[in-house]
Amino acid sequence: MGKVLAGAGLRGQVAGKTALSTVGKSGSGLTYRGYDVKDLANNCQFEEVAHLILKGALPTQAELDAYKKKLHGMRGLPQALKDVLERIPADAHPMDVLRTGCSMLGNLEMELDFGQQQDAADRMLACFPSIICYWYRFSHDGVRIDVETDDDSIGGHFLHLLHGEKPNELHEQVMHVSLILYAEHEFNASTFTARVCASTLSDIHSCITGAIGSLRGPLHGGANEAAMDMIQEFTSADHAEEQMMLKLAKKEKIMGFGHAVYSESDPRNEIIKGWSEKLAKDVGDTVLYPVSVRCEEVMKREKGLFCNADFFHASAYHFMNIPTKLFTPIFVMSRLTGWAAHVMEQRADNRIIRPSADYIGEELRPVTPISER
Ligand SMILES: CC(=O)SCCNC(=O)CCNC(=O)[C@H](O)C(C)(C)COP(=O)(O)OP(=O)(O)OC[C@H]1O[C@@H](n2cnc3c(N)ncnc32)[C@H](O)[C@@H]1OP(=O)(O)O
Ligand SMILES: O=C([O-])CC(=O)C(=O)O
Repeated sequence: MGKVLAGAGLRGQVAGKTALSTVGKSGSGLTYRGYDVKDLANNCQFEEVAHLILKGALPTQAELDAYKKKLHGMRGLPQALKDVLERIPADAHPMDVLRTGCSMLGNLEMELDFGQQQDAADRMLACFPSIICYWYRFSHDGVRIDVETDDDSIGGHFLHLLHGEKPNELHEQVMHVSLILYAEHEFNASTFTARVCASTLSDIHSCITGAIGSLRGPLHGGANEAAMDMIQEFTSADHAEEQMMLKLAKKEKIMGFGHAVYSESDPRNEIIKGWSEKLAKDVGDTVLYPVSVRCEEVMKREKGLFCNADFFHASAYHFMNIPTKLFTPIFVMSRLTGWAAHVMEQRADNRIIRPSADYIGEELRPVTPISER
């Protein structure tokens, strides 16, 4: 399944070791600590997978109950953080809000030594949905929400805060699957950012803040929002085909397709596509899902390119009434587990990451006095 990896962008170069995941190697193509992502998505709740990634093993029922209880108790936000969130305008990008929220949390609840890393990671896992929804509801609806819900899951907590009511079972289930699919992916750009930062022995909030910035771009996590913006313009499957052909003729990059490592398919796509179809039936959609399927067919036929994890996430989130600009922040709520585990792994066997560059600039030359330039 692996493709020939070479060229710019450090493609194919081994930049370190990890015991956290394999991409394009075994199972369906993606494994977390030896478990196939399909197996995890079919059989686990997200909190079980977070426990696997952060603590090293799938939890027993008692461990899961205790872990959830711990996370429930960490959902609240300090007043100073709420004050900062209230000052961020409604037209800010939610990824910037999360980046600022994470950074502010690091000021208020500093990681003073690496012995606090597990608690710091759990704290972020528990309160990132609170941060994004507190800002969103305050800036868009003018309400100061109570972020300490009794929802069982992180995904349920997020949907509850966003919509002001508990989600139905189907939506909570889709959130579990989505958060599992996005949780970890080896040395992708945002994770590598976190590891580079960790390699300087920086604090965990700095590592995660940097990673959020890297995930934001449309070539990485931002692709789910860009995909939604595109499919929303198409009024039918035929219209989608016509427009896609025009985009391809103009050599436009189509967000939500292709991958830096996978060559034939992204194993996460089949899973989220199935849930998107289920949600489409649930809401009676006759446009967005068929449009998405046609885009997939056209890209395969014309370019041999396949949907990555982001493409069908767009329609799935949309069917759950999640605003497009909150799509990538959901990715953060999940990938935080992978990032934090990579920070811990880097710290456990560290050497500062400092590659070299081929110099392509001027030859050595003297400084001309300023009066003669
Ligand atoms: C969760 C995630 O982060 S998954 C990735 C999300 N990102 C996207 O969906 C953005 C769209 N996709 C892309 O830009 C790319 O496929 C990336 C960034 C994911 C991978 O980049 P690369 O490893 O450089 O891609 P790859 O080497 O396979 O590209 C081969 C060719 O296919 C083209 N190609 C790749 N993806 C696309 C696309 N989505 N649309 C159109 N053409 C594409 C490239 O331009 C390249 O053509 P070229 O040789 O003429 O320049
Ligand atoms: O691995 C990558 O390059 C991007 C990706 O799919 C992810 O981070 O989930």
